[in-house]
Amino acid sequence: MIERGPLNPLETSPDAMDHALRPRRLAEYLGQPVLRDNLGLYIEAARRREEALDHVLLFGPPGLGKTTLAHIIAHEMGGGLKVTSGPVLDKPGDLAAILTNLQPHDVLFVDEIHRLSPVVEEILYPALEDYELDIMIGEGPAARSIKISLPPFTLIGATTRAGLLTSPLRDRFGITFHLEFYSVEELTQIVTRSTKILGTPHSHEGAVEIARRARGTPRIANRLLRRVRDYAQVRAAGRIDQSVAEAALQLMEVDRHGFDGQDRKLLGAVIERFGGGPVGVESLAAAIGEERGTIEDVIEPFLIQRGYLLRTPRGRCATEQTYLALGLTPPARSGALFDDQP
Ligand SMILES: Nc1ncnc2c1ncn2[C@@H]1O[C@H](COP(=O)(O)OP(=O)(O)OP(=O)(O)O)[C@@H](O)[C@H]1O
Ligand SMILES: [Mg+2]
Repeated sequence: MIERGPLNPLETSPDAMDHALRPRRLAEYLGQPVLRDNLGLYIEAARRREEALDHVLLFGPPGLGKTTLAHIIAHEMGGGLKVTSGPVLDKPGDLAAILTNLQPHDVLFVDEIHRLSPVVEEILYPALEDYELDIMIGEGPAARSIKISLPPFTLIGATTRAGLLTSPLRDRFGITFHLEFYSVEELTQIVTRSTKILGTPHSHEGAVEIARRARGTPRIANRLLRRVRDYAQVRAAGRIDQSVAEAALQLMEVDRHGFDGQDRKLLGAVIERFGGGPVGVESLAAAIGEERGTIEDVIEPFLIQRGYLLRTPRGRCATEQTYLALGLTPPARSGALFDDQP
């Protein structure tokens, strides 16, 4: 079960504020410089040729801006956006209905595209390659296949890990981007942009404090900002400066490293129950009562990227940093523990 905490990037509150904070143009999309440069170029080229943008595959952990990018692409290409997801599209007829209703240059966004059923995926192949739909009408000896041509459209698929996709599907995307965790500087820009939209006075240091604890994730940064804003309004003079941000975040139990309850639980288990590792992901999942997928997709990518967890062929290991971050003394370096460290 996924814990509902302030840092959980899976928790989406579809309120008006989320909507207000979501960038609409590529120029407002902060961070991801390589992605932005390339995507800007591809969009410009497609626009000049008056073609639909090639199909785009986005992968990366939750809350890094995949859905936001789909909105931006549709907006920049001047097309409409249809949003659906892999698990929802379980019947071929559902997909056929969506595809035949698209207008030229529309964008179809399929979240969790790795969860499409094989029959639905089959229908998608010719649609992606030739803008054509092959469907069977009727049953038994009277059954016949008909071809329907589709308008030129762009499919945007989003998934947490590229490895989950079948290779025929992956091969049909002309553009693939891997979203990275954001740096503190980038998140500071995002927080600053959001405070302006919300009309909240703040100091630069206040924004940095929020950015530093946002687990490299814009969705978390915006969520923390809203809670810090509440705190500032009720317990301070309404302005977010560093001490207000610190006090508010402390109250929310978001620590200096941006760890939330799940992070602390996982790292604590690696150290206390498995002697610092290596421990297989299945054993770890059982120990902390979490699904393996949640560990792999939501919890550990950030910890691995920031060096708090190592993924080795023998399992997950704590690092010296992990001990220090949890206020523990790292074992002597001569032990086997740090053998796998690069
Ligand atoms: N590059 C960015 N610049 C500014 N704000 C951003 C950026 N990326 C994301 N955000 C903000 O973070 C929020 C979450 O982003 P989004 O919903 O696009 O994440 P996601 O990758 O689709 O997550 P999920 O995998 O959970 O669907 C958005 O509402 C937006 O306000
Ligand atoms: Mg999304």
